Amino acid sequence: MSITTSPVDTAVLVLEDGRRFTGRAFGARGTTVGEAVFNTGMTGYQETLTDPSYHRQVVVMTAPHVGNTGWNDEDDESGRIWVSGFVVRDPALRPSNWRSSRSLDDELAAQGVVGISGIDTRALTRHLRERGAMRVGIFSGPEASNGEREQLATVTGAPLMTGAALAPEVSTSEPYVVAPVGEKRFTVAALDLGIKAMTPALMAQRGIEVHVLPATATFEDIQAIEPDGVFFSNGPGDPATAEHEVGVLRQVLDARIPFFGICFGNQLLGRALGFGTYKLRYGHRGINQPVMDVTTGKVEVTAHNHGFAVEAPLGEPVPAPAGPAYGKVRVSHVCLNDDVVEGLECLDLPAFSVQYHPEAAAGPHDAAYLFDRFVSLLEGSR
Ligand SMILES: NC(=O)CC[C@H](N)C(=O)O
Repeated sequence: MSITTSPVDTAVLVLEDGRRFTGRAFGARGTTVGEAVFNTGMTGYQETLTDPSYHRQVVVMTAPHVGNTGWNDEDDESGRIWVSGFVVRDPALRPSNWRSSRSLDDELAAQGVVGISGIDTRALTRHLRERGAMRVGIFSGPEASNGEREQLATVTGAPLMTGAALAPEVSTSEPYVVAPVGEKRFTVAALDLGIKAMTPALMAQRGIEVHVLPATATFEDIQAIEPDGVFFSNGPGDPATAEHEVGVLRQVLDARIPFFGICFGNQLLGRALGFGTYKLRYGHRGINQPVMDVTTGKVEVTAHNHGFAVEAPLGEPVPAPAGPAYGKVRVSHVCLNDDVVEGLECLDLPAFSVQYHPEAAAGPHDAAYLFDRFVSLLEGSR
């Protein structure tokens, strides 16, 4: 990505199928490429932008007004913005919020993130919904006037999300510990595949000392912590590539250590149990997705950010395809929009996971009970 400070204000968005949108430069000027995905959240753009699971994705916001509450020093989910580009219709001209310390536009520019504003995000979203997620480029500054053929070649030269192993690119390089709030009750080893700050924070609130480990950690590294439980986080990329992590998770399951996984962590539990994963046509991204908890029959409104999903049968529990050592498994949560698998529960092992985000900081918080379910699992295995 090259950045300049040219005053030229036109920007163009080019999809890999050749469709083009012309708008205004937003954030940094230059060229960026990624996978075009849309997010239907009306709030929470700061948490979205700093969620490492969006690494290599250009996020299109369907809500027309973005940036109204500016940027603050408290809501980041990680140390930086991860999206490779940001697409909005009508950015706030002047942010207004008591916690805001700068504008979204300024923060994108400061972090070198190329965006585009002033385009018909509804038309773009409908296009992505019909044709599926695809590669996209944003060109602004002097590069906005590069030849159309050259721009399209830049987009089609970008790597695909299918087959991308991205967790090691976003993971912490060194382990660190998040201290429990109040009395320590449990120790958990959390594999950072792109972890969001809110996840260890919610565990710490429940008396858990969270040892966050790099994605490259081995089962021996986990054992060295003598954890009461193991957690695998959310993260970017294609779960089909995560051989190392799936191998480690099988060792965790074989040792019958309680396990909880979120999003990428759910896909890896699926794989460890022998199920496949597949790419959704355009994914689920937003904070208003209805999910049914099959165990209780309750419907919760939840935050999602996933482009892949686990391929497992809904309904009655089935033997884990990975073999009898893993016992029976059932799909514990289902998305009511499209019947996509949103959670897995092992009936013979202390392990469960969800495809969505009980830690969602921008809300909703309907699914926060899942952290208590993890605590019950930790208590039960004592
Ligand atoms: N938020 C996540 O963990 C996303 C998982 C995976 N990268 C997907 O897109 O499905």
